[in-house]
Amino acid sequence: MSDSEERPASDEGGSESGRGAIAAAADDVRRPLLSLLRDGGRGNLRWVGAGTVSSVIAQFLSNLDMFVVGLAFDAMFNGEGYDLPLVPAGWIPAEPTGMLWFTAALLVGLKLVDMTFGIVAEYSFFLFAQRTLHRIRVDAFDRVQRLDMGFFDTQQTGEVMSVLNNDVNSLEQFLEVGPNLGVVAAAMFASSVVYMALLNWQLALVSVAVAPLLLAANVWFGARHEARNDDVREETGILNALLETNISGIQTVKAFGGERYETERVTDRSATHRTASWRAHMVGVGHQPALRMIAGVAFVATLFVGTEWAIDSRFWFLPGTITAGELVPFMYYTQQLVLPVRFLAWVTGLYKGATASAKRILGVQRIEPPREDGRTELNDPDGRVEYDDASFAYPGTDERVLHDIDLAVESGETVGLVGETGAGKSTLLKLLQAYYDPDEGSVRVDGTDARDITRESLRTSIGYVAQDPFLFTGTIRENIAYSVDDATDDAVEAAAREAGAHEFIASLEQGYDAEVGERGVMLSGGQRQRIALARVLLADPPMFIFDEATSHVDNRTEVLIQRSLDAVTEDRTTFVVAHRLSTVRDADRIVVVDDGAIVEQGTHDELLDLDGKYADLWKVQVGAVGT
Ligand SMILES: Nc1ncnc2c1ncn2[C@@H]1O[C@H](COP(=O)(O)OP(=O)(O)OP(=O)(O)O)[C@@H](O)[C@H]1O
Repeated sequence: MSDSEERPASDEGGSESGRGAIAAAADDVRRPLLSLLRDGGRGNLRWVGAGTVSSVIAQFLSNLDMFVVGLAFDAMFNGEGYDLPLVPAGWIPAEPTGMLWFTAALLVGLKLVDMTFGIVAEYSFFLFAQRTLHRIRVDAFDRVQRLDMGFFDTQQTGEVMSVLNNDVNSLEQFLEVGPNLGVVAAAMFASSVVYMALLNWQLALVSVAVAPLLLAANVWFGARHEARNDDVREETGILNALLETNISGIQTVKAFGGERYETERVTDRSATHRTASWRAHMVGVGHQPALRMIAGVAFVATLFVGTEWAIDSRFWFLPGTITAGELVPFMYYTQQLVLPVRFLAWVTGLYKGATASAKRILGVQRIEPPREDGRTELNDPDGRVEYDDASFAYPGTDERVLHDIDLAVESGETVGLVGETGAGKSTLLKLLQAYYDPDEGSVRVDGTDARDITRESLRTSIGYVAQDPFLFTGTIRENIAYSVDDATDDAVEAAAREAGAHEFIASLEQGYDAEVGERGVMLSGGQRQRIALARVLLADPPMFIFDEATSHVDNRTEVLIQRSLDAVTEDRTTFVVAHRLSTVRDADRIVVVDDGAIVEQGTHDELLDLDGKYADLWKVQVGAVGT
């Protein structure tokens, strides 16, 4: 294939646009993060309280050391009084060496207490984060699982996965760091200001004058960084979607010799991503130095004013004096003002990401709530099925794919459904399993409308095998025993024999304990179908749906499977969809579906005699006529 040739564009922006749809469902929530945390954090908010109090105490204690050092210096070198709040005067030695020992012991004591509160703060915030996340993750997953099939028709599963995975992770990043760091930043800033004011409030005003500048610079850089980061995120989404579609479609890429073309596409996209990242990084490069520069100016100003003041015992209009012991901690606290602002920038970034993620998680919770479940339990039904004038169009479409379906199936009957591709056979059976409700008319099981039956009891009453069945990661045994607790090995093997699967399973090195899928044995389409068949046979439901369930199996094996299935399905209502007409030839009744309507029904012989649609299909298959 030439590189210039047109190829259909992959859904490059798919994930982004899907996220938009999910986020749109929570558009009216004003504070999504708060709303999510209020619900998810129920019962654990006290840990935020404990964490906040501990963190504030830890920061005030941590910053107290320079305050004490300043007082000690003045007492030891300048002969000033060594008065410490809350410490009885009698405890403090009068001579310098004693003061030094006392100060050292006091600082060690302070650090120990500070450390203890720091640990309590970390523990409390972490506990809150993990418990809350656990609840949010499980809750979001549970809601997604319960959504109607209509939701999964319109949303790509990748998009839902992205919410459950990426968005929950971004929430985790924020929760693990954000609240604690936010409190640390605020307490660090407040304690520096308080200690400076206690030392000399006038000079404190000089140092703190820089704070609005620091904040303004932070906001300016933050806003520019955010805008450019948005570009990076968008580019990352596009690049990931491209990589994902290419790798999952690798066989098609190779079949068309498209490797070079795909690499070129990824190269272009990756270059755009690199440019966006570079632009975002360049803002970041200036951010920290700018903050340090502003703090540096404040540092020099404080040094200048303070030192002049100490030398002249007055500065400009400021009366009184300042000692070296006061000035040194001052310089330290002035430097300390930068750190909280940097922390704040970090927390703000995480907060913004988490807010967008919270919106999408709430979106998943709110989008298209599932239809109300029925209330009638279906207990071991006889299996009478009636379609009564049922018509149906898929949600979000206008086109009816089923029209006025009337069909009455007796208990124990085996019905073959045939018809051209897209005729509506699978859709007809989806109504029976209540994945969708008919727009008009009804589907009844044992006389009860499928809408009124609890979905769980309805679906567990029907053993369903699809054309391309899904096997879970795990062993073959686990897959066969999926819906049966405590299935014995003998029962698993018996089901596998009935499904014609035992022979090939036994030939595997690890037999029933062989792992399926990426980490284990690779199975052919027919082998997967037989395992899926064994899975429903073991579940032993009162009704069956086989939707092209043996289409990948060779003719000889199908005949063998058919024989054992005949015995199993003899007394159970069974629907068999098949393109290979020999599969349904012996059915009690064959129903021919064409363009969403039932056009013929009867036994194989009756339909051949009718010489209509079925007879045409049959002739084509036995080679009596060309297509
Ligand atoms: N989820 C969906 N959303 C919208 N339309 C759908 C959906 N699934 C199927 N259809 C449409 O409904 C019609 C009937 O599809 P259905 O799968 O029931 O046909 P079928 O007879 O089982 O075909 P096949 O033999 O190829 O499996 C088709 O036109 C199909 O495009």
